[in-house]
Amino acid sequence: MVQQPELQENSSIRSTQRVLRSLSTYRWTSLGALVSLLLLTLANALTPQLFRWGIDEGITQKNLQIVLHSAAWLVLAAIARGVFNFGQSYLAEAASQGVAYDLRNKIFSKIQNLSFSYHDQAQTSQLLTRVTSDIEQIRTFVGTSLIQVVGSIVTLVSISVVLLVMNWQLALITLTAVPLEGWLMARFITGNNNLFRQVQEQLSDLNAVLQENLLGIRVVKAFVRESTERSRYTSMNDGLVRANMKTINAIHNTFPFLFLLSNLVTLAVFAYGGAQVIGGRFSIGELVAFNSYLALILQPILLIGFAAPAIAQAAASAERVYEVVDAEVEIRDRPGAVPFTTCGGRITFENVSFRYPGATSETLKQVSFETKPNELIAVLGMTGSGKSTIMNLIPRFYDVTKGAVRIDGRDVKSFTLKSLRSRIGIVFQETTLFSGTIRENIAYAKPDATLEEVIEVAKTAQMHDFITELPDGYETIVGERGVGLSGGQKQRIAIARTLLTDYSILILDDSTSAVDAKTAAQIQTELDNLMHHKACTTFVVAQRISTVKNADRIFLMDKGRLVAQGTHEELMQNSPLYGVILESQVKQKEKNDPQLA
Ligand SMILES: Nc1ncnc2c1ncn2[C@@H]1O[C@H](COP(=O)(O)OP(=O)(O)OP(=O)(O)O)[C@@H](O)[C@H]1O
Repeated sequence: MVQQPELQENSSIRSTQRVLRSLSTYRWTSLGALVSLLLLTLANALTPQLFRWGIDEGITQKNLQIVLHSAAWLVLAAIARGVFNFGQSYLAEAASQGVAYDLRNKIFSKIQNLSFSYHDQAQTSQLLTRVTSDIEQIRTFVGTSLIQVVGSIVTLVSISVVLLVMNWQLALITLTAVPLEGWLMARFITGNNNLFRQVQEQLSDLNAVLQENLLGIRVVKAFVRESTERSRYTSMNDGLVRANMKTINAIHNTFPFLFLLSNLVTLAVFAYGGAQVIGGRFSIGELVAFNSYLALILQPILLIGFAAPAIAQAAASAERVYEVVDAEVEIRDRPGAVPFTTCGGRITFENVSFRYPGATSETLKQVSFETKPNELIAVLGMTGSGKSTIMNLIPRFYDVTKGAVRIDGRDVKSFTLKSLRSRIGIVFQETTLFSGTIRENIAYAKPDATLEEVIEVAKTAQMHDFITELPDGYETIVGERGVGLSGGQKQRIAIARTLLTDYSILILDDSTSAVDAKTAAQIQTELDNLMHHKACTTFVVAQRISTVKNADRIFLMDKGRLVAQGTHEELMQNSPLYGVILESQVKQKEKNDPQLA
């Protein structure tokens, strides 16, 4: 949704204020940076006065002792400036690192808590940019730009006072440049605010293309789309360069005027001040000191100018980061939620209808059923008929739109999410493994599992023999997303991983689709034994009728409705749709293996 510019600006300001408030966690470090900054300004302000003293009382009066004294004090002032400068930047950096660290942890833990529906709609690359480059922008703002702006304001005020005390006429000449410079800078900032936001968005879009490409690189190669992908990336890259060039142009349209103004002021001070020195109303030492102050007083406006784009970018970044931090977690514990401890095996769907967030039609329509203890339920149906969606509602990956899902009579919404999900073992349709060893992947949900426990579940998943034949056995490293393993091997590791959990309800969502029929049948036999003494209810979503024949009951789904249920034999007699599916699968089998016919 596109925000109104004023609303966007307000929200950027509010987000920046939140960043500033988050500094309170590092109040002592921030205070240390501020004190160092004030001491640095003081040392800066004293230095020209030491020059004045050395010139007027030393050089002009030919007093070597004062020259040497002033030189010694100048050395001390230089050391002090070095120390306070270091202190100020070190402490500001430390505070900024702290703020970035907290934000990174906050956004990461929020991403862990956000519901499936959020992740369905959010682009992974957008989230990645927020965690990396947006937080880095905020860190630069806190560590550099903020201290630059505060330092500039302190310097501007204190040096103005010193100049007015030294020579009010020259001071007025100098200070007329300050509002002019301020106006130029303000025009620059307000005129280019959107531009800085654009740069950040372009970078995000570029990352999105890169991320998508990395995930789908095999498909790109298989379809020989490298050059199309290259042009897509190049055109986004061009967009980023164009946006960046626009900011550089904006800088070049403003900054030469600022430098010209500074030079004009220096010339005016030289001319008018020189005349005053000749007239005996101003000493040479004072003119030199005044000239040194000019650099100090004109610099802050430039520094604010340089900090401004970074501040505008950081404001846009802060807004984007807080957007995720504040995102609503749709599925969470209800007040008074109780832990899910024992399972009697009665899972009830009561007139359940479900529509995916943002979808126009219902995926499930009035689905009702109840399981009995220790039942093995197979869910069958055409692709897209809503089988996985039914499974997603039991662990509350999504909440029903209408009706209720109950376990032993209690609405699943009345259980704490953590307890509910940790007692439901689920093997997803799509297998995701993590980079690490096979053992670590199997023990993902139970890292302290013994090797014997890992071997036991690997045997059930018909994976043990394969693993032991690998040179490193269970310690074999699998790449990102399980690279190095076949689809069926990955699925079997995923089954083993789930079997190691403390499940009461087991859901296998088409989890043997990539495994050959013989091995799938072996897994099924092993699971049948296991299910009856560990799981209170088991759901097996499957495409092949051969895998579901032994189920206690088969649920047949069609276009979001539960159209029939019963045993294999019952469905063969009563359900025309079941007959059609069975017939098509038998025909397929005969085609593939004519000898079986
Ligand atoms: N996250 C989602 N957001 C929006 N719509 C979705 C989402 N997931 C699934 N759908 C839609 O819901 C319908 C049912 O999907 P579901 O995955 O439950 O079907 P399925 O029976 O398990 O299919 P398959 O056998 O192909 O896995 C489909 O039309 C699908 O497009």
